[in-house]
Amino acid sequence: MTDHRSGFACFVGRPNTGKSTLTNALVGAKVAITSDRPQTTRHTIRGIVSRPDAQLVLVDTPGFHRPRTLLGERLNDLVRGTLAEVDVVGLCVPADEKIGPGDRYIAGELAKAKKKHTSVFAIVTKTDAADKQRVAEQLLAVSALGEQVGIDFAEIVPVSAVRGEQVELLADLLMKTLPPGPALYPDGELTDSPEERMVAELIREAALEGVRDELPHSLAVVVEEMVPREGRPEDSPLLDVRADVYVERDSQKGIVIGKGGARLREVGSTARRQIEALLGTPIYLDLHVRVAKDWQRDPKQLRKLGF
Ligand SMILES: Nc1nc2c(ncn2[C@@H]2O[C@H](COP(=O)(O)OP(=O)(O)OP(=O)(O)O)[C@@H](O)[C@H]2O)c(=O)[nH]1
Repeated sequence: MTDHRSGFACFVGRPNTGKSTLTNALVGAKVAITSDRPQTTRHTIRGIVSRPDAQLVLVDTPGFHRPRTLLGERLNDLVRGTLAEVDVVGLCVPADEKIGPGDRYIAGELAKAKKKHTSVFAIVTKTDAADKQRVAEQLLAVSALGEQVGIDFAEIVPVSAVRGEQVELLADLLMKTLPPGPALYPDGELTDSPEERMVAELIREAALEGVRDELPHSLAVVVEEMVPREGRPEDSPLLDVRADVYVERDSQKGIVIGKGGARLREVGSTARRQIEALLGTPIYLDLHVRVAKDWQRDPKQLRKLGF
Protein backbone atom coordinates (compact mmCIF):
# COMPACT_ATOMS: atom_id res chain seq x y z
CA MET A 1 0.00 0.00 0.00
CA THR A 2 2.94 2.34 0.55
CA ASP A 3 3.28 2.94 -3.17
CA HIS A 4 -0.36 3.80 -3.65
CA ARG A 5 -1.13 7.15 -5.25
CA SER A 6 -4.35 9.11 -5.36
CA GLY A 7 -5.62 12.49 -6.39
CA PHE A 8 -7.84 14.67 -8.48
CA ALA A 9 -7.69 15.66 -12.10
CA CYS A 10 -9.80 17.87 -14.29
CA PHE A 11 -9.97 18.43 -18.00
CA VAL A 12 -10.39 21.90 -19.38
CA GLY A 13 -10.82 23.08 -22.93
CA ARG A 14 -13.25 24.70 -25.29
CA PRO A 15 -16.70 23.16 -25.68
CA ASN A 16 -16.72 20.08 -27.90
CA THR A 17 -13.06 19.31 -27.49
CA GLY A 18 -13.87 15.81 -26.30
CA LYS A 19 -13.54 16.15 -22.53
CA SER A 20 -16.60 14.07 -21.66
CA THR A 21 -15.82 11.40 -24.21
CA LEU A 22 -12.29 11.16 -22.88
CA THR A 23 -13.53 10.93 -19.31
CA ASN A 24 -15.83 8.07 -20.25
CA ALA A 25 -13.04 6.31 -22.10
CA LEU A 26 -10.74 6.60 -19.09
CA VAL A 27 -13.29 5.45 -16.59
CA GLY A 28 -14.65 2.66 -18.76
CA ALA A 29 -18.08 1.58 -19.73
CA LYS A 30 -19.56 1.76 -16.28
CA VAL A 31 -19.37 5.50 -15.88
CA ALA A 32 -22.53 7.30 -14.97
CA ILE A 33 -22.27 10.95 -15.78
CA THR A 34 -23.17 12.67 -12.59
CA SER A 35 -25.17 15.79 -12.33
CA ASP A 36 -24.44 18.51 -9.84
CA ARG A 37 -23.53 17.15 -6.51
CA PRO A 38 -23.38 20.02 -4.08
CA GLN A 39 -23.94 17.85 -1.07
CA THR A 40 -20.86 15.72 -0.70
CA THR A 41 -18.39 17.38 -2.98
CA ARG A 42 -18.06 20.91 -4.07
CA HIS A 43 -17.33 19.81 -7.57
CA THR A 44 -19.09 17.33 -9.73
CA ILE A 45 -17.29 14.06 -9.89
CA ARG A 46 -17.23 12.80 -13.45
CA GLY A 47 -15.67 9.49 -12.78
CA ILE A 48 -13.15 7.52 -10.81
CA VAL A 49 -10.37 5.42 -12.28
CA SER A 50 -9.28 2.80 -9.74
CA ARG A 51 -6.27 0.55 -10.09
CA PRO A 52 -4.44 -1.54 -7.55
CA ASP A 53 -1.72 1.10 -7.26
CA ALA A 54 -3.56 4.35 -7.88
CA GLN A 55 -6.87 6.12 -7.90
CA LEU A 56 -7.63 9.07 -10.10
CA VAL A 57 -10.77 11.10 -9.44
CA LEU A 58 -11.92 13.16 -12.39
CA VAL A 59 -13.79 16.31 -11.45
CA ASP A 60 -15.50 19.02 -13.40
CA THR A 61 -14.28 22.57 -13.46
CA PRO A 62 -17.43 24.66 -13.43
CA GLY A 63 -17.52 27.30 -16.09
CA PHE A 64 -13.96 26.94 -17.20
CA HIS A 65 -14.85 25.73 -20.64
CA ARG A 66 -17.50 28.37 -20.99
CA PRO A 67 -15.62 31.65 -21.13
CA ARG A 68 -18.84 33.58 -21.66
CA THR A 69 -20.02 32.77 -18.19
CA LEU A 70 -16.68 33.55 -16.63
CA LEU A 71 -17.41 37.21 -16.07
CA GLY A 72 -18.41 36.98 -12.45
CA GLU A 73 -15.70 37.15 -9.82
CA ARG A 74 -17.31 34.36 -7.91
CA LEU A 75 -17.14 31.94 -10.77
CA ASN A 76 -13.56 32.92 -11.36
CA ASP A 77 -12.84 32.14 -7.73
CA LEU A 78 -14.58 28.83 -8.07
CA VAL A 79 -12.47 27.94 -11.06
CA ARG A 80 -9.32 29.00 -9.33
CA GLY A 81 -10.40 27.04 -6.29
CA THR A 82 -10.87 23.90 -8.33
CA LEU A 83 -7.59 24.33 -10.10
CA ALA A 84 -5.84 24.87 -6.81
CA GLU A 85 -7.26 21.65 -5.44
CA VAL A 86 -6.61 19.25 -8.27
CA ASP A 87 -3.29 17.56 -8.74
CA VAL A 88 -3.30 17.50 -12.46
CA VAL A 89 -5.10 19.45 -15.18
CA GLY A 90 -5.51 18.27 -18.76
CA LEU A 91 -5.89 21.00 -21.36
CA CYS A 92 -7.83 19.44 -24.23
CA VAL A 93 -7.23 20.66 -27.77
CA PRO A 94 -8.70 18.74 -30.70
CA ALA A 95 -6.36 17.54 -33.43
CA ASP A 96 -8.76 18.43 -36.20
CA GLU A 97 -9.16 22.14 -35.50
CA LYS A 98 -6.61 24.90 -35.56
CA ILE A 99 -5.75 26.46 -32.24
CA GLY A 100 -7.86 29.57 -31.88
CA PRO A 101 -8.66 32.42 -29.50
CA GLY A 102 -10.80 30.12 -27.32
CA ASP A 103 -7.89 27.75 -26.71
CA ARG A 104 -5.53 30.65 -26.04
CA TYR A 105 -7.98 32.22 -23.62
CA ILE A 106 -8.35 29.04 -21.62
CA ALA A 107 -4.63 28.28 -21.66
CA GLY A 108 -3.97 31.83 -20.47
CA GLU A 109 -6.49 31.54 -17.64
CA LEU A 110 -5.05 28.19 -16.71
CA ALA A 111 -1.55 29.65 -16.56
CA LYS A 112 -2.82 32.31 -14.15
CA ALA A 113 -4.95 30.06 -12.00
CA LYS A 114 -2.85 26.95 -11.61
CA LYS A 115 -0.80 26.37 -8.53
CA LYS A 116 2.91 25.73 -8.69
CA HIS A 117 2.52 22.11 -7.74
CA THR A 118 -0.22 21.41 -10.30
CA SER A 119 0.94 19.37 -13.26
CA VAL A 120 -0.56 20.44 -16.54
CA PHE A 121 -0.95 18.02 -19.42
CA ALA A 122 -1.78 19.04 -22.94
CA ILE A 123 -4.07 16.49 -24.52
CA VAL A 124 -4.51 16.52 -28.26
CA THR A 125 -7.89 14.83 -28.68
CA LYS A 126 -9.69 13.24 -31.65
CA THR A 127 -6.49 12.08 -33.34
CA ASP A 128 -8.59 9.69 -35.43
CA ALA A 129 -10.18 12.68 -37.11
CA ALA A 130 -6.89 14.02 -38.47
CA ASP A 131 -4.03 12.53 -40.47
CA LYS A 132 -0.62 11.84 -38.96
CA GLN A 133 0.94 15.00 -40.35
CA ARG A 134 -1.85 17.15 -38.94
CA VAL A 135 -1.54 15.50 -35.52
CA ALA A 136 2.21 16.13 -35.54
CA GLU A 137 1.62 19.78 -36.43
CA GLN A 138 -0.91 20.10 -33.67
CA LEU A 139 1.49 18.67 -31.12
CA LEU A 140 3.99 21.37 -32.09
CA ALA A 141 1.32 24.08 -32.08
CA VAL A 142 0.21 23.04 -28.60
CA SER A 143 3.77 23.09 -27.38
CA ALA A 144 4.12 26.63 -28.78
CA LEU A 145 0.88 27.62 -27.08
CA GLY A 146 2.33 26.46 -23.78
CA GLU A 147 5.39 28.63 -24.32
CA GLN A 148 3.21 31.59 -25.27
CA VAL A 149 1.18 31.52 -22.09
CA GLY A 150 3.94 30.29 -19.84
CA ILE A 151 2.84 26.74 -19.08
CA ASP A 152 5.47 24.05 -19.02
CA PHE A 153 3.40 21.00 -20.00
CA ALA A 154 4.34 17.91 -18.03
CA GLU A 155 3.28 15.84 -21.03
CA ILE A 156 1.71 16.41 -24.41
CA VAL A 157 -0.35 13.35 -25.22
CA PRO A 158 -2.30 12.65 -28.43
CA VAL A 159 -5.38 10.47 -27.87
CA SER A 160 -8.42 9.16 -29.63
CA ALA A 161 -11.11 8.51 -27.07
CA VAL A 162 -13.51 6.97 -29.57
CA ARG A 163 -10.90 4.48 -30.77
CA GLY A 164 -9.40 4.06 -27.33
CA GLU A 165 -5.98 4.93 -28.67
CA GLN A 166 -3.43 6.13 -26.11
CA VAL A 167 -6.13 6.26 -23.46
CA GLU A 168 -4.37 3.71 -21.25
CA LEU A 169 -1.10 5.55 -21.69
CA LEU A 170 -2.75 8.80 -20.68
CA ALA A 171 -4.18 7.12 -17.57
CA ASP A 172 -0.71 5.81 -16.69
CA LEU A 173 0.90 9.20 -17.10
CA LEU A 174 -1.80 11.03 -15.16
CA MET A 175 -1.58 8.54 -12.32
CA LYS A 176 2.18 8.88 -12.15
CA THR A 177 1.84 12.57 -11.34
CA LEU A 178 -0.42 11.93 -8.34
CA PRO A 179 0.94 12.23 -4.83
CA PRO A 180 1.21 9.17 -2.59
CA GLY A 181 -2.02 8.49 -0.73
CA PRO A 182 -4.74 5.93 -0.10
CA ALA A 183 -7.76 5.42 -2.33
CA LEU A 184 -10.25 8.22 -1.72
CA TYR A 185 -13.24 6.11 -2.66
CA PRO A 186 -14.04 2.50 -1.89
CA ASP A 187 -12.60 -0.09 -4.20
CA GLY A 188 -14.58 -0.95 -7.25
CA GLU A 189 -16.66 2.17 -7.05
CA LEU A 190 -16.13 3.77 -10.40
CA THR A 191 -18.43 6.64 -9.82
CA ASP A 192 -21.10 7.61 -7.36
CA SER A 193 -24.41 6.59 -8.78
CA PRO A 194 -27.22 9.14 -8.83
CA GLU A 195 -29.14 6.84 -6.47
CA GLU A 196 -26.34 6.96 -3.92
CA ARG A 197 -26.28 10.71 -4.09
CA MET A 198 -30.01 10.97 -3.58
CA VAL A 199 -29.90 8.47 -0.74
CA ALA A 200 -27.11 10.45 0.92
CA GLU A 201 -29.13 13.63 0.52
CA LEU A 202 -32.22 12.06 2.11
CA ILE A 203 -30.19 10.85 5.08
CA ARG A 204 -28.60 14.24 5.43
CA GLU A 205 -31.98 15.96 5.39
CA ALA A 206 -33.28 13.61 8.05
CA ALA A 207 -30.17 14.12 10.18
CA LEU A 208 -30.53 17.89 10.01
CA GLU A 209 -34.25 17.89 10.80
CA GLY A 210 -34.85 19.96 13.89
CA VAL A 211 -31.17 20.59 14.59
CA ARG A 212 -30.36 22.71 11.59
CA ASP A 213 -29.40 25.64 13.82
CA GLU A 214 -27.15 23.63 16.07
CA LEU A 215 -25.30 21.78 13.38
CA PRO A 216 -23.23 23.41 10.73
CA HIS A 217 -23.98 23.01 7.08
CA SER A 218 -20.95 20.85 6.98
CA LEU A 219 -22.73 17.76 8.22
CA ALA A 220 -21.97 15.27 5.50
CA VAL A 221 -23.24 11.86 4.53
CA VAL A 222 -21.31 9.27 2.59
CA VAL A 223 -23.10 6.17 1.34
CA GLU A 224 -20.50 3.44 1.66
CA GLU A 225 -22.49 0.57 0.27
CA MET A 226 -25.79 -0.31 -1.35
CA VAL A 227 -26.06 -4.05 -1.97
CA PRO A 228 -28.97 -6.47 -2.33
CA ARG A 229 -29.16 -8.83 0.65
CA GLU A 230 -28.14 -12.30 -0.44
CA GLY A 231 -30.46 -15.25 -0.12
CA ARG A 232 -33.68 -13.24 -0.24
CA PRO A 233 -36.61 -14.64 -2.22
CA GLU A 234 -37.00 -12.97 -5.58
CA ASP A 235 -40.37 -11.46 -4.73
CA SER A 236 -39.11 -10.00 -1.46
CA PRO A 237 -35.76 -8.35 -1.98
CA LEU A 238 -33.98 -6.28 0.62
CA LEU A 239 -31.34 -3.69 -0.04
CA ASP A 240 -28.62 -3.17 2.53
CA VAL A 241 -27.63 0.47 2.71
CA ARG A 242 -24.62 1.38 4.81
CA ALA A 243 -23.94 5.06 5.32
CA ASP A 244 -21.74 7.25 7.48
CA VAL A 245 -22.90 10.57 8.86
CA TYR A 246 -19.93 12.83 9.41
CA VAL A 247 -19.81 15.67 11.89
CA GLU A 248 -16.91 17.88 12.80
CA ARG A 249 -16.83 17.57 16.60
CA ASP A 250 -17.63 15.08 19.34
CA SER A 251 -20.30 17.39 20.74
CA GLN A 252 -22.10 17.32 17.40
CA LYS A 253 -21.97 13.56 17.39
CA GLY A 254 -24.01 13.62 20.58
CA ILE A 255 -26.59 15.88 18.99
CA VAL A 256 -27.07 13.58 16.01
CA ILE A 257 -27.22 10.42 18.10
CA GLY A 258 -29.41 11.82 20.89
CA LYS A 259 -30.10 10.37 24.30
CA GLY A 260 -29.58 6.64 24.25
CA GLY A 261 -29.47 6.77 20.46
CA ALA A 262 -33.10 7.89 20.26
CA ARG A 263 -32.54 10.61 17.74
CA LEU A 264 -30.39 8.54 15.44
CA ARG A 265 -33.10 5.85 15.40
CA GLU A 266 -35.59 8.50 14.41
CA VAL A 267 -33.28 9.84 11.72
CA GLY A 268 -32.81 6.29 10.49
CA SER A 269 -36.49 5.47 10.25
CA THR A 270 -37.38 8.78 8.59
CA ALA A 271 -34.60 8.35 6.06
CA ARG A 272 -35.45 4.70 5.53
CA ARG A 273 -39.08 5.46 4.65
CA GLN A 274 -38.01 8.10 2.17
CA ILE A 275 -35.31 5.96 0.60
CA GLU A 276 -37.76 3.08 0.24
CA ALA A 277 -40.20 5.42 -1.47
CA LEU A 278 -37.42 6.66 -3.74
CA LEU A 279 -36.07 3.25 -4.70
CA GLY A 280 -39.32 1.34 -4.49
CA THR A 281 -37.77 -1.47 -2.50
CA PRO A 282 -37.48 -2.29 1.19
CA ILE A 283 -34.11 -1.41 2.64
CA TYR A 284 -32.12 -2.08 5.76
CA LEU A 285 -30.39 1.14 6.75
CA ASP A 286 -27.19 0.90 8.74
CA LEU A 287 -26.17 4.38 9.93
CA HIS A 288 -22.95 5.29 11.68
CA VAL A 289 -22.06 8.68 13.04
CA ARG A 290 -18.41 9.58 12.74
CA VAL A 291 -16.35 12.56 13.71
CA ALA A 292 -14.35 13.90 10.82
CA LYS A 293 -11.57 15.26 13.01
CA ASP A 294 -8.79 13.41 11.30
CA TRP A 295 -10.20 14.28 7.98
CA GLN A 296 -9.79 17.94 8.67
CA ARG A 297 -6.09 17.76 8.17
CA ASP A 298 -6.45 16.11 4.82
CA PRO A 299 -7.82 18.45 2.17
CA LYS A 300 -8.62 15.61 -0.17
CA GLN A 301 -10.69 13.74 2.35
CA LEU A 302 -12.41 16.99 3.18
CA ARG A 303 -13.24 17.47 -0.44
CA LYS A 304 -14.79 14.07 -0.55
CA LEU A 305 -17.05 15.08 2.28
CA GLY A 306 -17.76 18.54 0.97
CA PHE A 307 -16.48 20.39 4.01
N1 LIG B 1 -13.61 11.61 -34.05
C1 LIG B 1 -13.65 11.79 -32.72
N2 LIG B 1 -14.65 12.49 -32.19
C2 LIG B 1 -14.66 12.67 -30.85
C3 LIG B 1 -13.65 12.12 -30.00
N3 LIG B 1 -13.95 12.49 -28.73
C4 LIG B 1 -15.07 13.20 -28.80
N4 LIG B 1 -15.51 13.32 -30.06
C5 LIG B 1 -16.73 14.02 -30.52
O1 LIG B 1 -16.64 15.38 -30.26
C6 LIG B 1 -17.88 15.91 -29.81
C7 LIG B 1 -17.73 16.58 -28.46
O2 LIG B 1 -17.33 15.62 -27.51
P1 LIG B 1 -17.58 15.84 -25.95
O3 LIG B 1 -16.86 14.75 -25.26
O4 LIG B 1 -19.00 16.02 -25.66
O5 LIG B 1 -16.84 17.24 -25.73
P2 LIG B 1 -16.76 18.13 -24.42
O6 LIG B 1 -15.45 18.80 -24.47
O7 LIG B 1 -17.07 17.33 -23.24
O8 LIG B 1 -17.88 19.17 -24.71
P3 LIG B 1 -18.58 20.23 -23.69
O9 LIG B 1 -19.36 19.41 -22.72
O10 LIG B 1 -19.43 21.05 -24.59
O11 LIG B 1 -17.48 21.01 -23.07
C8 LIG B 1 -18.83 14.74 -29.78
O12 LIG B 1 -19.58 14.75 -30.96
C9 LIG B 1 -17.92 13.54 -29.73
O13 LIG B 1 -18.50 12.40 -30.33
C10 LIG B 1 -12.61 11.35 -30.61
O14 LIG B 1 -11.70 10.80 -29.98
N5 LIG B 1 -12.66 11.23 -31.97
